[in-house]
Amino acid sequence: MQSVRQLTTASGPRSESISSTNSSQQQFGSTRDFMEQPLSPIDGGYQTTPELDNGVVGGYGAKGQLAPLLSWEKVTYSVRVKNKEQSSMRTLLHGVSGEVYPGEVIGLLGPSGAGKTTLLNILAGRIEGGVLNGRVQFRGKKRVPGVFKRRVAYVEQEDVMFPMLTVEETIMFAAKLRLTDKKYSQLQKVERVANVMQQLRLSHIKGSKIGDALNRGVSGGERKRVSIGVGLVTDPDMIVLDEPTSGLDSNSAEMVVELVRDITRSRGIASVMTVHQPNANMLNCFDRILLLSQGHLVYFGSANEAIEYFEAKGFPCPLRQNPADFFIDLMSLNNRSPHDLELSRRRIEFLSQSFSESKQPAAKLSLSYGGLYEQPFNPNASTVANTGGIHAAASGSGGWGTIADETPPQRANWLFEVKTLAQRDVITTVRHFTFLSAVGLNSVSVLLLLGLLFYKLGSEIESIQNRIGLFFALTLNSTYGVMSHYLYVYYKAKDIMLSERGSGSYRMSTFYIAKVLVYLPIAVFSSWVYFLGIYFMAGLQTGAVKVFTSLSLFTVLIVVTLGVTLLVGSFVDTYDLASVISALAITTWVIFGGHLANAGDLLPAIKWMQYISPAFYVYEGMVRTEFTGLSLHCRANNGLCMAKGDDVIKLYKLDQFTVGQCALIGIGMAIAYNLLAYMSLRWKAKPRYLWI
Ligand SMILES: Nc1ncnc2c1ncn2[C@@H]1O[C@H](COP(=O)(O)OP(=O)(O)OP(=O)(O)O)[C@@H](O)[C@H]1O
Repeated sequence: MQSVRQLTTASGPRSESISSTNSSQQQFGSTRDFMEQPLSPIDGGYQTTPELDNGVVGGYGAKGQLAPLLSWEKVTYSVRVKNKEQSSMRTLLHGVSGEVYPGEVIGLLGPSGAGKTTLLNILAGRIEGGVLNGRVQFRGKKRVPGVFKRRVAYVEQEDVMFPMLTVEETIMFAAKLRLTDKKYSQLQKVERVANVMQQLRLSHIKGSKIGDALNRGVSGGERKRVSIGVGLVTDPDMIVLDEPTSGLDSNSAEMVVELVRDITRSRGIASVMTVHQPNANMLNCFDRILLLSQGHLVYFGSANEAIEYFEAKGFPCPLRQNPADFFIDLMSLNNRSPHDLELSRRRIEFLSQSFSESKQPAAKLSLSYGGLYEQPFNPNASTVANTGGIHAAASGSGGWGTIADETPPQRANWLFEVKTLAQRDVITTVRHFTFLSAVGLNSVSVLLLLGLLFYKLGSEIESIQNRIGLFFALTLNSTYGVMSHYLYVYYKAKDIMLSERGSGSYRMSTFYIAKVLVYLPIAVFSSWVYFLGIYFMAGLQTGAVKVFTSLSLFTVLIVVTLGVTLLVGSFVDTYDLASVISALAITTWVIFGGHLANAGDLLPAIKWMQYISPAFYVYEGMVRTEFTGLSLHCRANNGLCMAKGDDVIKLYKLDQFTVGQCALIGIGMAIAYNLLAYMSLRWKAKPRYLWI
């Protein structure tokens, strides 16, 4: 039996055996000394405890016995790849096994393309497509997706957050959305957020905005810590991080890894992270490393043992080389020449073969975490127990392995979710200066442009053309305006929603309703500003009923357009494609809207297009409202004379539906498009993760 403590001690049986080996091992000894810094102030907690049985995976029997939080056995993952003519299956992971214990930090290391992210995603329950085989168990049982995804915090490589929210607001909204009101009072949530910020050393910048490329915000390292805070605030059992150090300078990168290690230990949770090229200090933060090469497991155990292990296989770590670089070099294919490539291929094959044949260090891990950690994070132990928290399980029975309640954690109340999401949308929208100024500028410029162009139309015969032109311009402008403004902000919000949905933060229905509740008033009020302004500047019929009817029809058009915008935004994956499709949709509406071609003269084969164009109904309704009862002055020598507005309606064949029918059909379309948008959002954004 060999304990970790013994391995990291300069003296003792292992050291003696090392000192008695050859000179290259002496060099290795120097490198090892470099790595033998204490793991943490609480490192002394490691004890030489009875070794767990090799068959420990999934074993929760004995009191006080350490059991893995998550274990994975013979995980194999393949995807279909298409070459020029044929498609074939490519195996990205070849029977990888391992486990992670509470309080443990595991680093997934390997060269680029080794399969680290693939394995991480499988462990986090975030892998889509392909064929997945093997077994993954959470606390000794098959994972229940609804439970598991809320017990695991996944920190993506890209930090997807609202740039306009502050650090505190970002973590607070995560707490509000993911901690139910039934179990956590507002005060508890506030305390929890403060606690997380303190642990992640964010308290001093809690009022700073997250920021993005255009708006200066917190630094890269701080942003990463906020992402971790968003995950931690729900008190997960495990935190999974994909390249948390990428793009950070070495100080910030070290700080992130060290904080994850400290939090992992102080909370007794488990952490698994991929790190591209950790330096020696970061390597020291990992209790164990899992080395992958070409999808094969090459090593899984402590970093110190890895150096000895590879040396025993004939690959000593050169003096003063960063061990992590050495491991990655060992596992990389060397493409310099066909000969080198073949050699490196054979080396990797040999290493993976020998590891699978050896008694894997992973299987003889013998850590005891009893009394190792500081107090559990949540002072309310029973609360944690209810959420399946491992802390309470530990404090309750004296053993980490107690299986907690596996019922899915309760969701927040539906209305509370809508309110919270709408609140967040209001804050982000109000602070989105570019968006608001674009909306405002559009209203003012359309008002001035159309108001002056169609100023005081009068009742001469020429005013017919001007009135028709005005309604056309209004329809065109409002639809383009709504589409262009809201499509972009919707995509930005959707990106964040997709990331938050992976951890089951909130319902899709509440996300959609909140969006409509915030976008619609802005779209409607900003359109009313120019519609009413132009209406009176142009001198259209001023009776209260006329104004109200026209305004209502125009509002219906805004609602339909927003519905179509959200439909395109929900259905189409990329913004670029969506903007092309939405422009096409508006062009089609306009062409068949009854302005350009006489509504009655269309070919029967394409006339149906008119009936699916919301612009047609709104336009017909507005024209009918304006021209009904309108008296026009005919000049003496004018050949064409229509003294009554009703004749104009007939001439343009805009008498197919009554105003009421136009309004009702428009409302029906608004409801239909919004329902379709919601349904396609559900369908497209539904996670299709593979579970084993
Ligand atoms: N869905 C997929 N279809 C085809 N190939 C894939 C797919 N996903 C991953 N791969 C390939 O599988 C290999 C492993 O990818 P993965 O992203 O897991 O590697 P990695 O070790 O995380 O690399 P890096 O450090 O560069 O991010 C790569 O060669 C990648 O191109």
